[in-house]
Amino acid sequence: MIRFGFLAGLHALFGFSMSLSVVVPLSSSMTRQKPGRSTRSIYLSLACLSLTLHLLLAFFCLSVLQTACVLPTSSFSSTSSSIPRTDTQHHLSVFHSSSSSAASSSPRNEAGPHNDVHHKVNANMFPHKGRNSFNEAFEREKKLIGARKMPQKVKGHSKVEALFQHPLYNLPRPELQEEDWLLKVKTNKDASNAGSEEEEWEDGISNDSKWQSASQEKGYDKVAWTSDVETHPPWLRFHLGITRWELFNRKDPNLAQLTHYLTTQRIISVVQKTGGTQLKLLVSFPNYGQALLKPMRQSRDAETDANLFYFSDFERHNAEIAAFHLDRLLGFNRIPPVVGRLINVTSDIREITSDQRLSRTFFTSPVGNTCFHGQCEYYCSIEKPVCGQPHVLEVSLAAMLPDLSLAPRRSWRSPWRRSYSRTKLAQWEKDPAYCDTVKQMPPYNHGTRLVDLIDMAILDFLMSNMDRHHYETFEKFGNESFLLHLDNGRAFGRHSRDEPSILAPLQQCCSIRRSTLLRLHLLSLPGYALSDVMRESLAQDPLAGVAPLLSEAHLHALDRRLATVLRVVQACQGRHSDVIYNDIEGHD
Ligand SMILES: Nc1ncnc2c1ncn2[C@@H]1O[C@H](COP(=O)(O)OP(=O)(O)OP(=O)(O)O)[C@@H](O)[C@H]1O
Ligand SMILES: [Mn+2]
Repeated sequence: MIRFGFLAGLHALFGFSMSLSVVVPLSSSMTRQKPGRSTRSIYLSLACLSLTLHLLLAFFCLSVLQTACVLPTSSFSSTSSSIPRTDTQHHLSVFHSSSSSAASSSPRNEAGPHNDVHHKVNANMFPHKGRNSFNEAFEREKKLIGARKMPQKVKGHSKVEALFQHPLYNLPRPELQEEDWLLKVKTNKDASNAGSEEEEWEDGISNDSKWQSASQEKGYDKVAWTSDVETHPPWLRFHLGITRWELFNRKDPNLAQLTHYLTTQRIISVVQKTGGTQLKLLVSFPNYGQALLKPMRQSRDAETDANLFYFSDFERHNAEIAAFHLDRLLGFNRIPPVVGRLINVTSDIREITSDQRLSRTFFTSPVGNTCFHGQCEYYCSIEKPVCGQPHVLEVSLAAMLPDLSLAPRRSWRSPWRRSYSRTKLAQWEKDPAYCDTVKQMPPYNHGTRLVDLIDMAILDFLMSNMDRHHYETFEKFGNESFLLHLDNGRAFGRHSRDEPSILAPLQQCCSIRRSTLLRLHLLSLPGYALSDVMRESLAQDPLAGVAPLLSEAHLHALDRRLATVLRVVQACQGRHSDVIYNDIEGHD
């Protein structure tokens, strides 16, 4: 009996249905063996047996059910690293509310409210772990946003993608003629001529060891480029893609390669860049690419001191980065690509620079950080050092434009240039009819130059850049070309204040490109909100993993300023009939 019950109990352990199938044949065979008087006692024992079995079954079921409840919890707590991860997903679904539907399809998000309580509690217990894994997940999310092959749902919710798919960002351009490209790749014939000249030149000098190139010793790659674009490094493809109308084609896959290149290439040489007033460095990469480096000099969120004049404010590395993104989102493509990067001031600058003016200024600060200040007009002194932590420094790297010897540029003084004096006012500040004078002057009396300047003023107003004293154009294209929006380091200094005087060209001339106005209208709609597309676009920068490139206050200021621009245009339209410069005639 005990043995039977024990066996049945064992069977019960293997499952309810199995135990039943065993019990039934056993009980029937017993009935056949002991008929007559003993039947009652057999029935009684069978009833006891059945009761025991049911008790065993009930015990088993209870233990199974309890295990089912306990197991997930125990596995949850045994892998504590998974706790903050769930928290991360929670953060992400808030941050990227648009991607929540995609995220919820992942099994991790299927943990119900019970787990929700768990991860909230545990996230507070592991704040650092949670933050790290938030960054990891944020990185993953960034890749999703940046990658071409995005899951359909995420793709569908990307406001930047939606913006760039809009017809206003895909307007047909006049077909490019040969003279509309800034640079020309030599034809095979040119190349072979030049090649034989080079060979002769090299033959002539190869016997003299003093003429050996030093560049390879310094880490430059041996050049093996041909006229085939495939062999060109990203910086060269960028140069070869510059046209009369824009610095780059937004859809060119080389853009992503160029930013990756700027972020990852080894720095093999650094010198101080001359020109301008503040410290900036010219860095070189192994395959002859170069970038303009601006270091982080103050915390990203530090607002410009209200007592500083626009011309004595620090330059900001994040302003250079954000300006590139803003210009691209406005559909201009007039700023060379800029990326953020973390460098090592010791190994990437101090140990490799051959520039004495720079290397002489290195020192170790009292707290052990490696610092330098370089030599320039503003903020190049020991009182205002650039410091690593202890070696790591955030910088912006702008792709360099083609060398001036290949593509000379013309610098134009802005008619709305500020006086750069503490006491004097500029002419445009005193004369309300100033634009009438400008409109008479070449090159503003012809073509698109005036509306191009107004585009630039709108960009500057949005990012509060008061430092646009000059602008440049490529000499090759004469007056029919876009304006380069270089030097944006003094933008994004203040979010709490707008500077209406930056809009003076628009306010005084009451003229605007139709394509620009329509894009501004688009960016004022919730589905494409300027702050949202900027936030999303800036999240693709490598430094976004350290901290957002622009604070929410700056992003909010963009929307506020955009509304101001639209109000100014509206006011103009109330007074004038010729406000819109229709540059998209025939594309309606
Ligand atoms: N990406 C670039 N490629 C090539 N040249 C550049 C690039 N960016 C800027 N420059 C050149 O370097 C010069 C100095 O750069 P920038 O204007 O940024 O310096 P700055 O110190 O801020 O100048 P400023 O004090 O006049 O405002 C510019 O006038 C421009 O001609
Ligand atoms: Mn500047």
